[in-house]
Amino acid sequence: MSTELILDMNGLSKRIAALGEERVLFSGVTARLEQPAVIALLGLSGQGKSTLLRIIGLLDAASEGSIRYRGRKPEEWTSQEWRKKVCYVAQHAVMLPGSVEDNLRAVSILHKQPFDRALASQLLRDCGLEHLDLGKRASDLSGGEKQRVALVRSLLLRPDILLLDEITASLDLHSKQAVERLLASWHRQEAASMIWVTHDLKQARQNSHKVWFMAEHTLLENMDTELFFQRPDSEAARKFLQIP
Ligand SMILES: Nc1ncnc2c1ncn2[C@@H]1O[C@H](COP(=O)(O)OP(=O)(O)OP(=O)(O)O)[C@@H](O)[C@H]1O
Repeated sequence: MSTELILDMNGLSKRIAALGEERVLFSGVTARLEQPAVIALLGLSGQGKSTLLRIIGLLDAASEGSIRYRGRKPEEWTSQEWRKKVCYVAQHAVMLPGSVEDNLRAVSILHKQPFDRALASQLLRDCGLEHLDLGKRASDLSGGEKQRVALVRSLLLRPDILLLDEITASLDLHSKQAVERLLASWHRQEAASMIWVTHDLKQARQNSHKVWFMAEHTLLENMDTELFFQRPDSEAARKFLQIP
């Protein structure tokens, strides 16, 4: 399969203020994303995985370093264009006022593209929300329903890169598997790439081609998924995977 470089990160760092002092959350994060690929972004809590995703999605700013999507820096895009193509899906989905359908339509309105109702219904069915009434108030949905509606809302944009931040964290097993199947077929059909933060190692192993592992305040490992799970390079990764 031919691949194409779509995202290029060079020397990204993030400094944060903690207890009145500045500290480095991570630095020297350099990696490239070839399309189409699914990356599992792994690491212990607090390593900055969500922050890195948010930087890639232009929802947070790096302290240093550069990032390019299709060879162009953020300044060479409007942020709306970038966010349409490189789309962040949060763990705690934010619903807009109004119905489920209003929420799904919102992206079409924002990006001035027709609303594909048939696709929206299909995607909702595929992620286990076949029972959901599109007229239901979005604020009345459960956490897991909101997560999936937010995912569908992002898929309707047909982004090149999906930044998935623990999006199955509040789902039961059945719904989680439905979402995994949906994303696998979406990846195949749309050639969409994904950077997927998860604490579910089985999910990461089954659904990704590569692992980016964050530890020691940087992107410590970047390798094929099976190799990472069998023979990671670093002591930190062996400890993380509980490999003796
Ligand atoms: N702008 C900021 N200012 C202050 N602290 C921040 C900022 N951004 C992130 N942090 C802190 O940095 C740490 C890492 O956050 P982040 O959510 O990115 O880590 P994570 O690896 O995704 O963790 P988890 O796996 O628990 O979700 C957290 O303690 C968070 O509060």
